[in-house]
This record gives sequence, structure tokens and C-alpha cells, in this order.
Amino acid sequence: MSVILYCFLPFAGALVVLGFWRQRRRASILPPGPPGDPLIGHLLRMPSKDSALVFHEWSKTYGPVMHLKVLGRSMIILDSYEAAVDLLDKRGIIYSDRPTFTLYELLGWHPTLTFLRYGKKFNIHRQMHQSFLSRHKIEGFKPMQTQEARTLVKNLLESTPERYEKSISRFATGVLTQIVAGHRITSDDDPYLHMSRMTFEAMAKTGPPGNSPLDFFPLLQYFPPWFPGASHVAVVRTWNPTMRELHEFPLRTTGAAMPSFILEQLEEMVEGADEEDLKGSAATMFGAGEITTWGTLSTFILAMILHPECQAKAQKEIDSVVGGARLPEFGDREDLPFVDGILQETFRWNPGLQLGVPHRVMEDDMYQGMLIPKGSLVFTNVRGMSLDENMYSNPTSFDPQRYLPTPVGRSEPNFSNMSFGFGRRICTGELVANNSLWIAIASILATCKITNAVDETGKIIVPENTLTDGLVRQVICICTTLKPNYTCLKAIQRTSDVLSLHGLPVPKRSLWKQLVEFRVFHSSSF
Ligand code: HEM
Repeated sequence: MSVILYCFLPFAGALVVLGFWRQRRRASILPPGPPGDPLIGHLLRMPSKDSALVFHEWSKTYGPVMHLKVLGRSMIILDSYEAAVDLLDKRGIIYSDRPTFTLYELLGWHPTLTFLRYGKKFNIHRQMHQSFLSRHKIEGFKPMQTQEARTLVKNLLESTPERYEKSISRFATGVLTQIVAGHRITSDDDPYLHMSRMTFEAMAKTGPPGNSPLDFFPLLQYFPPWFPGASHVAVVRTWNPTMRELHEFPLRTTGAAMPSFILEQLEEMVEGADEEDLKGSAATMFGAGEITTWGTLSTFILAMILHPECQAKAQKEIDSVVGGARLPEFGDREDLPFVDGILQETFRWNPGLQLGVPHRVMEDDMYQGMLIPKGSLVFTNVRGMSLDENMYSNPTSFDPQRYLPTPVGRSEPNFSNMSFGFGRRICTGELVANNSLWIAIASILATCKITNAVDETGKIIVPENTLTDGLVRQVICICTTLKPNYTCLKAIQRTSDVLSLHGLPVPKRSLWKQLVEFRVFHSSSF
């Protein structure tokens, strides 16, 4: 016995030394990052807000590929477009997994393309999305998107400032309900709008995916909500039924009257196919597409308030192309490069998904001499990329001209290359979203003059640049405190103007109080 022990001990000792040496060697070739603490790593150093900006600052010291460790989990932050393309695009075969998002799964987002692990189900869902949102198919959505953009303008013009936000979210949802379920929203009481609000509320309670203690310690789901770290258990109990309804409702109510994603998928469904896949991929379109589109439009409005010179220039461009006779259409897009520049600059100025959605690397990988350990979460710091001075001159300024070809502009790269993600997980709704946003922006610019509001004393109100800090960075609109009888909307009558609006109340602490003077063209499309 003692002989065996005698032989085994040096062997075990050698193994321990080897393991220790291997760990030290691996640690020495990890990408650089700020120093962490023993065991908990960077847990206490993780920024509680504006993470993307803080990571960008760190990257100035540690470089565009950074390593952080939180409770044993490696996180890689990619702060440059080049690194994101090199890893997520070119090595997509090992960089396309997602981590398990326990909280989102418990909430009922299952199976949902955005959070699916890389594998068979992912391929099925991705295929379903791509076949319906292909470059060819989305051409057919353009008349509907144009119609919805006209309705948006009409609703904006007819509503009070505190309802602008609702009109914008109705536009984002309205495009998707037609695509997904062939359902046209005609009233503010539409059940889809109710569901959209509920989804937004639920997501506001959860924070970004992968960020909850439940994601780090899934066992917490079995603890009562008062237990430290288990507060999200209460969120799950409250919101799971709502999220499940978002999955069930579209399939239950889709009719055959209008073509739609659900109808086409039902017609093509092969025997043995799982209906849950269809429910999941339909719900994903709402979950992933509503708040992002709505948020980008809100950012556009804020940018126009702060940069009236850009607004005036775009309106001049529109006037020169369509005159006062009609509203812009998709066919005019090529002739409106500055309007396109406004869209690109809106994406860049305040990217909705500042840190993208994390990918998970499936194997150990080496990049420029650095080890990217298997299982790491890989975040794309889209905010950091937007501020990259090698790509964008004077990056903090709002300058749509930068995208125009030289010598008029500086031919800087379109930011949509970055804002919709990378590789095999790139946003499936990119083309739809791009078109929805372009036609909405062109229609609003053609019909509305967006200006600072003034307060009761006649003083111009400068918008506070208040933005949420969740998964999707939103312009905050606090529209609850109203000041009645305050006039902030005034129609400018042009030759063919049809509306004149006045005497509308302004919410006391809302960005929307900055709005608006509208100039309204007569349009038969209304
Ligand atoms: C301004 C609007 C939008 C922005 C900025 C945006 C951005 C993004 C980003 C950054 C990702 C993560 C990509 C990655 O992991 O690398 C993503 C994923 C996704 N988006 Fe969008 N998106 C928008 C609109 C939409 C719309 C309208 C739809 C659906 C019709 C949609 C469907 C999806 C889906 C399904 C995914 C998950 C893809 C996957 O995991 O394979 N998005 N989006």
C-alpha cells in the first residue's frame, strides 16, 4: 500500500504543478484588461451604468480586445470593428453560440432565436426568418411601410406631445404586426399595442440578458424572491404569463385574409414540425424588432431638436427632390443622400444596442497572440466603435455629411455595418428595420419642423440627453406630468397646408416637450 502511495504522490504532485503551470501560462496570454480581485475577478469593478462608455475608456489603456472575468466567467470586449469582423464574421463557425440566459428563458422567451444556442434549432429558426425577410421579399413590404409612415405622421400631427412616443411605438409595432400576422393596427386599443407595452415593461424590469444573478447561479430560481440575489424570481412569476401570451396570441389570431409570416409558415409546415418553433420565431420578431425601431426613431427626433441645421438641410434636400407636391417615397432614396446620412448618423450617435447581444465562443481560440478561452462571452462594444477616431472624424459630433462621398463628404463607413451585429448572428430584421426607419424619417422630415419647445416664461428648453441604460438604450420620455393649456404645436401653413394645430398640453419633464412645430403638406396618402 505504502509503495503505491509512494509512487502515486510524486505523480499527483507533478499533475498539480502541471495544472498550475498551465493555468499561469493561459492567464499570461489572455487579452489585457484592468486588474481584478482574487476569486470574484472584476465583479466589483463592473460599471453600474454606461458600461459601453466605461469599456471604451478602458480600451484606450488595454487595447481593442479586452478580457474581464466575473465569478469565473470570462468576458471579451471587442472595441474595434476590425476585431469584431475578424472574430465574429471570419471565425463565425466557433463564435456564433449564445450563453444560456436563464432569466429570459424562465420568463418565457423560449425558444427564441435571439437566445438560442448555436445548433439545429438555431438553424431552423434562422431559416424561417431569413426566408421571409429576404432582400427579395422585403421589396413587397415597401408599400405597407410607406402607408404606415404616412399614418405615423398623421398620428403625430393629430396627437398631443405626450402621445408622440405612443405614435412612434405604434408605427414600429404596426409594421411588424402586418409582416408577422397580416394584421393592420387601426386603433390605439389594439391588443398588439397592449402586448408591446407589456413586453417593454417586462424588459425594463429584467435588464440586459446575461446580467441577472439567476444567469450566474441558476439554482437561485428555486429560492424565494426575498432571498439575496433572487429578486428576479418575482419578476418571472409576474411576467411569464404575459411573455407566453406574446408567443400564443399571434398564432391563435392570424387569419388567411392577408399574407403573413405565420400564414406562410403554417402552409409550409411539414409533418412532425414543432409549432413552438413557429410561436417562438414570430414572438422574436416582436421582441427584437419593436423597441429597437422605436428607440432609433426617438433618437432621431432628439437629434433633430439638438441639430436644427441638419434638419433644415435634409428638408431642403427633400424639397428639391419632391417639391411640395408629394411625400418622399422609396424610389427617391438614391436622390436623398443627406437623409440617408441622417439615418446612419442616428444609428451611430446613440446605438440602441450599445454592447450588442453577447456571443459565446465554442472553442479555445488564438487572436493576435492572445487566448480567447472557450466559453467566453464576447461583447461587441458598438458604442466604442461609434467613437473610433480612426473611422469617424470628430466622432462626438452629429454630422450626417460624413457618409457622403468625397469631396462633398468624407466617405466614412456606414454605421449600419456595426449596429446590426456580426457574423452568423447578425440581425435578421436589418433590411426591414432599415426601410421602416428610412421612410419614417423621410416622411417626418417632409412634413414636420421639429424645434425646441419653450417653457411658460418663453425660455427655450434645451433637452437633457437622458437615455436608459438597459439592453436597448432608449430616449426616456416621462410623459406623466402635464401642463394643460400650454401651446407648443403650431402648424406652419404652406400653400397646400391642411392642418393647423394649437393649444396642446406639454408634459412637464419630458424630452418631448422640446417638440415641435409641424409643417404639414397636403397628401392624398393620408
Ligand atoms: C433599429 C432596429 C434594429 C437594430 C439596431 C437591431 C440590432 C440587432 C443586433 C445588434 C442584434 C445582435 C446581433 C449579434 O448577435 O451579433 C440583433 C439580433 C436580432 N435581431 Fe435585430 N435589430 C433591429 C431590428 C430588428 C427587427 C425589425 C427584427 C425583426 C423583424 C429583428 C430581429 C432580430 C433577431 C431575430 C435577432 C437575433 C438573431 C440571432 O440571434 O441569430 N431586429 N439585432
